[in-house]
Amino acid sequence: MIRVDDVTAESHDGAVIFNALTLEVRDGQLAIVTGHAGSGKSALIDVCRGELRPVAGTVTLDPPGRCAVVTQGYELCESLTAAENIVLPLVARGMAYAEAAGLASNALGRLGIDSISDHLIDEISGGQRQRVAVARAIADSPAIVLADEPTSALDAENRAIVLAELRRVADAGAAVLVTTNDAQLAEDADASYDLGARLSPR
Ligand SMILES: Nc1ncnc2c1ncn2[C@@H]1O[C@H](COP(=O)(O)OP(=O)(O)OP(=O)(O)O)[C@@H](O)[C@H]1O
Repeated sequence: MIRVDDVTAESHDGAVIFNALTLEVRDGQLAIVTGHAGSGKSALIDVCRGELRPVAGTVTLDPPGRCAVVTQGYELCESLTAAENIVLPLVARGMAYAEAAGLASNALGRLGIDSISDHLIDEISGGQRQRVAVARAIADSPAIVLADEPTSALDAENRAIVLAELRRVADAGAAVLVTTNDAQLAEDADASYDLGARLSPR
C-alpha cells in the first residue's frame, strides 16, 4: 500500500510543486497519475521513494523499506549487460546468484528482450533500455512499484507488454503507482489521478 497524505512538496528554490496532495494505492491496485509536463509527476515519484522530502504531510509505504522504481533516466549501469543490471541488485540484497540469474532471465523474457540479455546497456536502444529498467523493477515480485512514465520510449506493441507486466505485478498483490500520459495505461488503471487538474480520484 502507498499512502500520500496531505503532502506538500517544494522545489529547491522553494516553489510549491504540489500542495496538500492525498492519494492511496491499495495492494493489488494499479493507479496512474497523469498531468502536463511540469505538473510534478516525477516529484511525486521522488516523494514516494524518499528522494524528495515533503515540507508537509506524510508518505506511508507498507511494507516499509524497499520499493521497486523505474525512473525516467532508467538508472542502468552502462558498462554492464542487461542481465547483469538485474542480477547485481538482487545479489547485493542477499539472493543467491543462480536464483537472481533465473529471475533476470524470466523478467527479460516477459518483456520480450531476452535476446539482448548479454548486450551492454551502451549497445541497446532507448526503448530496450526502458524495458530493461521495467524488467529490473518487477524481477523479484516487489510489493510496491513506482514507475515514472515507463512506456514513454515504446511503440504500441511494447507499451502493451509493459502494461501487461505492471498489471500482472498488481494482480499478484503489489501496489503499483505509475505516472503516464499513455491513454492505453489510463484505460486499464484501477484508479487515476490528474495532477494538473488537482488530484481527485476518477
Ligand atoms: N527530486 C526533486 N527535488 C526537487 N525538485 C523537484 C524534484 N523533482 C521534480 N522537482 C521539481 O518539480 C517541478 C515539476 O517537475 P516534474 O519533473 O516533477 O514534472 P513532471 O510532471 O514529471 O514533468 P514531465 O512530464 O516533463 O516529466 C519542477 O520545478 C522540478 O524542478
